[in-house]
Amino acid sequence: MTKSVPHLAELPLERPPGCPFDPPAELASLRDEHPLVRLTFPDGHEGWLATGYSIVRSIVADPRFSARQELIHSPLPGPAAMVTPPPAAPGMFIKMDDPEHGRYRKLLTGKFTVRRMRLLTERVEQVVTEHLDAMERQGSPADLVAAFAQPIPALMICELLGVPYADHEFFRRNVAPLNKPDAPLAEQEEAINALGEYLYRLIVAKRAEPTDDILGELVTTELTDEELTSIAFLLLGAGLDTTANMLALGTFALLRHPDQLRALREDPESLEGAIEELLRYLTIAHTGARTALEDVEVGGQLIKAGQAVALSAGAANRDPLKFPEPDRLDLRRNAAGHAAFGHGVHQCLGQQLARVQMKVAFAGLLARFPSLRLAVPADEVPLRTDSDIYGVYALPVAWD
Ligand code: HEM
Repeated sequence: MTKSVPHLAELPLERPPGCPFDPPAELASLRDEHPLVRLTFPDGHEGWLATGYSIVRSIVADPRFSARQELIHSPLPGPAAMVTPPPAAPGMFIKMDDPEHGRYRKLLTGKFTVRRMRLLTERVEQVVTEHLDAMERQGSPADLVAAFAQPIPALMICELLGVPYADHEFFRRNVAPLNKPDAPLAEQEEAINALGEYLYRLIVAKRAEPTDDILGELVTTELTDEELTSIAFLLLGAGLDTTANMLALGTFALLRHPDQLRALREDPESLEGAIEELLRYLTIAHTGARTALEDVEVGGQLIKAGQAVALSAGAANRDPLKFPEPDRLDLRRNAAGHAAFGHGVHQCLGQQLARVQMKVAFAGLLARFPSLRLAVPADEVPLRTDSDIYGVYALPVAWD
């Protein structure tokens, strides 16, 4: 039954030169021949790497695989594998299995529904307009990350949760090392402690005086201060860096595909579908992991109890068995079913929030600056190759 498959000594992370939007070429060639291969993890653990769309999806949908923090071996190099949740907190529900995970998720699902997020549209429009106004006032050229992509999702998640936006520099500084697998462990721990303490104090204050926001609503539930600190930590961390990178990397991709951009400008109604295709094509949360709780046969291979599987969502979203001509950005294709928000019980809780923000932000940006272009050669755009959320650190843009 188990046929012999390649064994990688490390996870390929290097993207093809000159193709900042493509996953590492080695992943693509592996996927087409061997969608599940052996992989030695940076901590020496002998596990697996899944790159095929249907295998990645089946593993994350299978309760015989665990997302539990203490079982996970990180496929990414550096200390990120060892990062623990805030002190005294019970851990984050993204790293828990059901039924424990489901208990937290149930308390939050109603706060992130399509309906609730659509109600936010007007406020997102206001925030986007203010940032476009400021960008225009400051004049061309500008860094789209600092002026637009980064602050808009930060402001929105702060308002939703009820976290003072005035402190956003503090969050940004402390969330940054947590997404960088290579950041020194001491720096990561310091950031976790600082954020944990800050959020714990905020929760205690909200309990004394409840506010009209998500954390303010949650203090009235059965959740303890420690549980709420963990939830706030996860939501803030997930809300700050993800949509921001989709906005910046998405704009970069559009500017590098002028025909696609032109067609999108001519048909603004196609924006919703275009965003799904950008999510698929760019897959900024590129690699996750799960651990087998028992022996499981997958794709003709036996994954043994205790073995971890690295999951390349980036490779899965370029699987030709699911998406014809997968390496082509085609804003008109039906990209539904992509794995950019994950799949199964941990599928992204914030996806509707992210979609509303992307829709309003891309629409506003394209309408405001019809002549938007890169202000530097494409190969000078600094890429987030050292982060587990891919994107760009800056995007210098110009307009007339
Ligand atoms: C374009 C932007 C985003 C992308 C690409 C993204 C991607 C993902 C992915 C791939 C997962 C699944 C992780 C796994 O299975 O291990 C996930 C989970 C999650 N995301 Fe997002 N995300 C985005 C925006 C957001 C935002 C704005 C929030 C803010 C609320 C958020 C909150 C969460 C939470 C709480 C989970 C854990 C869900 C659970 O474990 O049940 N995400 N996200």
